Amino acid sequence: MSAHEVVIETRNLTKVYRDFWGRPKVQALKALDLKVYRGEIFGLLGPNGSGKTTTIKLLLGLLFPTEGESLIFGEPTTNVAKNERIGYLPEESYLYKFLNAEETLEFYGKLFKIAPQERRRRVDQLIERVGLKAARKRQLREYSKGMQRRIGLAQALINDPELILLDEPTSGLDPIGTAEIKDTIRNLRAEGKTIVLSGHLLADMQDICDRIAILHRGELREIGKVSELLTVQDITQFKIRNLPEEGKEAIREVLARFPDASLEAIDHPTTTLEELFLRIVRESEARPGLRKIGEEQEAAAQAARPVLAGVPSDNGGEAARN
Ligand SMILES: Nc1ncnc2c1ncn2[C@@H]1O[C@H](COP(=O)(O)OP(=O)(O)OP(=O)(O)O)[C@@H](O)[C@H]1O
Repeated sequence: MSAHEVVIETRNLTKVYRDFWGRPKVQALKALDLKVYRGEIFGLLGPNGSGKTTTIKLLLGLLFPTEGESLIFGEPTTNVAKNERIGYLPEESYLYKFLNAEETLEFYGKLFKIAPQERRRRVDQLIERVGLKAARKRQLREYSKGMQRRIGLAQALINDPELILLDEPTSGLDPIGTAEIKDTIRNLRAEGKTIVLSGHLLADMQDICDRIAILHRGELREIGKVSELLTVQDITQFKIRNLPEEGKEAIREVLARFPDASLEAIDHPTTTLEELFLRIVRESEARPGLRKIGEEQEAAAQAARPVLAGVPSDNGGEAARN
């Protein structure tokens, strides 16, 4: 198996949904040409209704194309035998509400004719992997949205697939659940699997995808490596620790020698809200109780105190610290 082995290929893939009388109603996908390679995480991005789910369903052979073709493992997608090597998490999982997690995975394991001993091993491993150990005996009707997403993912992995198609895998998940699912997806890539996922949460897609395709109204508008697509080529950024004021002045003097160069900003890097949120929640889980105020925040609170002096607070002046 070569790293550049093509796992998915679509050529001029087109889908027109028709109405009850067979008249064209919606052109959901227009002449899509793309290739997905073994071992990559490939993201299908686009606003609502841009054709992501339609593409995934065409790849699975659940829909027939109006024009063009798609191949998976070199076979036409209409050949259902290839589905044994594919895992699929639909946008909404239709699982049996009266089965618990264990029974659900057992059921799907039997559908794939996995031998009993191996089946039990996979069920245990997957329940652990998606973080449902404590809820393994609870019926799915009691599951929250996020838990349903997790069991859906476990079900998609029961046949140990080489290619995994995930339609909005993080929808309904909180930031912790999202981070866990993203880790699971990265681990699957490390095991050599190919993953195609759809979504419109840009920060999540940016985090995990190696390459993305952006669809809009059924048309491919952009495709490429995330790292390349997000690099702003005409901006050069320096990150310098402990630069004194004179240093900044010296940089400005050097820049003055290049009339075409304009200084856009001298500032401090930012983190994302997601990173901040995850760090705070994880720190709080590791050290339950009152969050210890950081030194800088303490200093900021001290500095703010004269301004707050005279403002009555209902806890004896502690308000500024919390
Ligand atoms: N069965 C259907 N019959 C008619 N039109 C459909 C059908 N399924 C999807 N469409 C239309 O095809 C277009 C693409 O839909 P699709 O579900 O592929 O988009 P999507 O990118 O997955 O959207 P979302 O982000 O909302 O899940 C939309 O205009 C949608 O209304």
